[in-house]
Amino acid sequence: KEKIEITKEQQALMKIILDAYNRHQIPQDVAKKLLQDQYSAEENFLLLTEMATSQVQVLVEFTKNIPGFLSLDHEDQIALLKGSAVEAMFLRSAQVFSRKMPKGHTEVLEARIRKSGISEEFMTPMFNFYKSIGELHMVQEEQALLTAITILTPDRPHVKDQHAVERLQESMLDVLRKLCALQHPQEPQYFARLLGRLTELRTLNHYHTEMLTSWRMNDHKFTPLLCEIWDVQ
Ligand SMILES: O=C(NC1CCCCC1)[C@H](C1CCCCC1)n1c(-c2ccc(CO)cc2)nc2ccccc21
Repeated sequence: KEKIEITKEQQALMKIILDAYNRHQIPQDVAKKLLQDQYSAEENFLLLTEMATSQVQVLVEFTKNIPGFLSLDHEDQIALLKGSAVEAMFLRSAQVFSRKMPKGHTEVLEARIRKSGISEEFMTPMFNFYKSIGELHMVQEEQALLTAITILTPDRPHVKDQHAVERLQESMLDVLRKLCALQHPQEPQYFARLLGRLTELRTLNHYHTEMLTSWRMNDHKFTPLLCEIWDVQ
């Protein structure tokens, strides 16, 4: 049984990523709002654009704390943020959805999301993803590292120096692999399952623009930041 050991610098890296991840939480709690009241499709759409706008700002702050990120080519930094913003939003949404809640609250939250204005055809892939994330029972460190790994995906559109991004992502993957082995010793395939979620996340990327434009309302308004990041309007 080979001894898995997280080195001192890997521990420092994990602490930086976790602190950044916790420091940059979403200000209001969208789940609490959704559990409180039933909103119209228009109000839900507005809530989504507000939450997503603040999440992008939070994502930028988190990303700036990823060691090495600010040393990347500046245009590549933008390409990585733009390329991962939707996936980071769904990853965060999944974490919000699968958070431990009082009995019956998750069912109410799911019902509210199902009636929020999103077209029916996207419900299955979206909730399948949320539930598969929930089944992993990730610890905070794993969630933070998985978000950093998603951002540091070398093959995003317009990334010039893919090797520089690969090197950063690899060091995150190595820490996550060791962490999974230590946190889930009975589940040797746990790390592979985690990475499998990133593949599922990419499929949600393709649905996203259509989910927005098919939201049951006319005249979908977006913030300037979302127009930049989401390729809409
Ligand atoms: O606000 C939200 N998500 C935010 C985003 C930023 C990071 C925190 C979560 C929205 C809700 C907005 C209001 C109508 C109900 C969905 N949401 C979605 C979601 C996100 C995007 C789309 C289309 O692209 C469809 C659904 N999944 C959720 C799972 C749990 C709790 C909220 C969730």
